Amino acid sequence: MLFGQKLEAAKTVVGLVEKTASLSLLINIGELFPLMDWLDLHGIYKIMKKEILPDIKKVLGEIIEQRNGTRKEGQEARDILDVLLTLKDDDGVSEASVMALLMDMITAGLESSQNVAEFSIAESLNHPHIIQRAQQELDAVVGRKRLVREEDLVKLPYVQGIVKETLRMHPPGPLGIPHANPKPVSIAGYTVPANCKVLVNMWAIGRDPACWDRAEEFLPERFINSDYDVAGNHFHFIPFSAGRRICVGYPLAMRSIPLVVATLLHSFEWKRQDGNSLETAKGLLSIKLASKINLSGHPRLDESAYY
Ligand code: HEM
Repeated sequence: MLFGQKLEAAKTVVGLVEKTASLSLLINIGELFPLMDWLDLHGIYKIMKKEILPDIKKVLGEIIEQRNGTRKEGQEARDILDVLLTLKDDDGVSEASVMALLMDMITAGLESSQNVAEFSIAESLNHPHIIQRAQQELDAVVGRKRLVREEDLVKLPYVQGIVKETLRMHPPGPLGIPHANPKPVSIAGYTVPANCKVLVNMWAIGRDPACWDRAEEFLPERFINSDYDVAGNHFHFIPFSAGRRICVGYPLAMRSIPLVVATLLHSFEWKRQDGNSLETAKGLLSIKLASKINLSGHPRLDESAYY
């Protein structure tokens, strides 16, 4: 479900996001030689403007229209789309701004969060003792008579550790977003001239043995009682970047992803249906599992908990 839409609309949006992401992977001569940018030699801007943007506007327009049809005056907001539409009605926020915000959330937040949840489950399946420890924690805190709730998350440090360890080893945006330095800077004896395009390799920092003990091992417990947060205060651990351009969605991601992972580990006993290695990753600008995971889930809670 995406903003209450059925699978088809969600699939269309995801397809458009994937198309946009694949365009951003193309080598663009205009980025290397800005004087030639306007020539759009690879036709990237043309595809964005003529093909992708109109489709995105159409799908988001339909989503907004459909929601407008079901919203009742004075009704409490059910999700962020309701909140945005209320701002549009009451505070004069334009429809273009609502669309832009939805688009930001979808392009920046959907695939990244999905990839981290998938890697968290894959790493847990590769290490059965991790599943066992997570389920012990979940049974102690939540029990087997109900599903996990958002307010349980503060009492689930080990599950939170699984997600943070995933972000350390598999940051979904391994190189972040390019930044530019307006002035020359000197870092570790190297001079970076003004106006360079600077990329921070978060993936390499996350696996650097100078920063982490047993850097190549997946150890969720390293984050229990540790000072490491994801707010950009520790430069060894910056999956959401740091400083004034830090990911605006990180508070949402750090609630939604642990909730998904906790729910999956708590609700089902998982069995792998194929021999695929679950650790391999592919991608450059965004990292994802190299192949889909084929699993079967067997309920482990009281039957009433699922309804
Ligand atoms: C695991 C999930 C996520 C990760 C690892 C992640 C990571 C990042 C990173 C590394 C940046 C670049 C920051 C920079 O320029 O230095 C970024 C930017 C951004 N993210 Fe996220 N993100 C995630 C989820 C989300 C979600 C759920 C949303 C929205 C609901 C979101 C919205 C944004 C936006 C709008 C920006 C651009 C911010 C700006 O340029 O000021 N992200 N994210």
